Amino acid sequence: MRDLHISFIGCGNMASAMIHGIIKAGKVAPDNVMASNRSREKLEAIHASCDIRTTTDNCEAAAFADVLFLSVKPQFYEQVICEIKDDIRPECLIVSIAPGKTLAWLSSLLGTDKKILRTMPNTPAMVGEGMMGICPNERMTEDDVHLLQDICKSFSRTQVVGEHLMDVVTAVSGSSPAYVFLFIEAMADAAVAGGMTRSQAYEFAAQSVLGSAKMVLETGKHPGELKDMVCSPAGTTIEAVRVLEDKGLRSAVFEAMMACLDKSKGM
Ligand SMILES: NC(=O)C1=CN([C@@H]2O[C@H](COP(=O)(O)OP(=O)(O)OC[C@H]3O[C@@H](n4cnc5c(N)ncnc54)[C@H](OP(=O)(O)O)[C@@H]3O)[C@@H](O)[C@H]2O)C=CC1
Ligand SMILES: O=C(O)[C@@H]1CCC=N1
Repeated sequence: MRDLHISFIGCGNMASAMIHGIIKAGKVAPDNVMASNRSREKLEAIHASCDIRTTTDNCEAAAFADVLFLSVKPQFYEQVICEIKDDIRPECLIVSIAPGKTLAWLSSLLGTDKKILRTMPNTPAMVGEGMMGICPNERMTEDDVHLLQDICKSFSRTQVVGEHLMDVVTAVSGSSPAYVFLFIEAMADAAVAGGMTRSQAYEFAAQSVLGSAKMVLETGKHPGELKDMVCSPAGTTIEAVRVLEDKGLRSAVFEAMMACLDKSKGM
């Protein structure tokens, strides 16, 4: 267990997923974690589940932190940074989780002397299966990056990427759980149409997505090869694949991700 103070400014979906992971993994004691939030309700919930410190004073959370996660929506970043910047400790590792906020933009507000990590997590962090792209500024040392990776390992895989790829990370992992949930929901709707109950349909659809994702990660085989292994000659699967190709599934995913990437760049 590390003797390190970790703060979160904004205690919504992403912060609460990360806090649960950190506490569950025993990375630091609950007393070493502080969350601040505009309203009290979410603070009461996180205090009840994780027993961490809470406050509605963002400056108190900033002053407490060796590692500071900025976990408000992007449109509140500037206001929050201006509010807390004089309370941030000089050696604090500041973690941005917002799309589109570049290291140059962050350090122009926080100060060029500050250690800043631009990241993009995703909500599967809630079940310890997140994927996170991370990009340190030049003030962060290798040890700082390893420390952050060790903390984030409690809820996510991490990979250091060049900043030019951070908007791609938003499209391929930050936002992509939403596309996958749509896909699962659509499969479940069809399964219900075929006679399954809702709960049965979600279990069959979601476990199939989970298992398929694991096959990609663990076999190292090309997704096309894995797809071919399911398609028997003159069988059932190739009929479904034919319809998906005809309806433009690949192109829809491609176009959706390019729209997501463009939006992230513009933020
Ligand atoms: N959700 C996702 O899938 C992902 C989100 N992100 C990024 O993570 C960040 C947080 O997103 P998410 O957790 O989904 O958003 P939420 O809306 O769930 O959480 C944001 C929290 O910030 C609080 N807040 C707003 N303004 C202030 C303020 N001035 N001071 C203190 N707290 C404030 C809100 O309080 P209140 O309760 O009063 O509304 C809310 O609880 C965003 O930048 C988002 O882009 C990144 C990757 C994935
Ligand atoms: O939709 C959004 O803007 C955020 C960033 C990635 C996921 N959710």
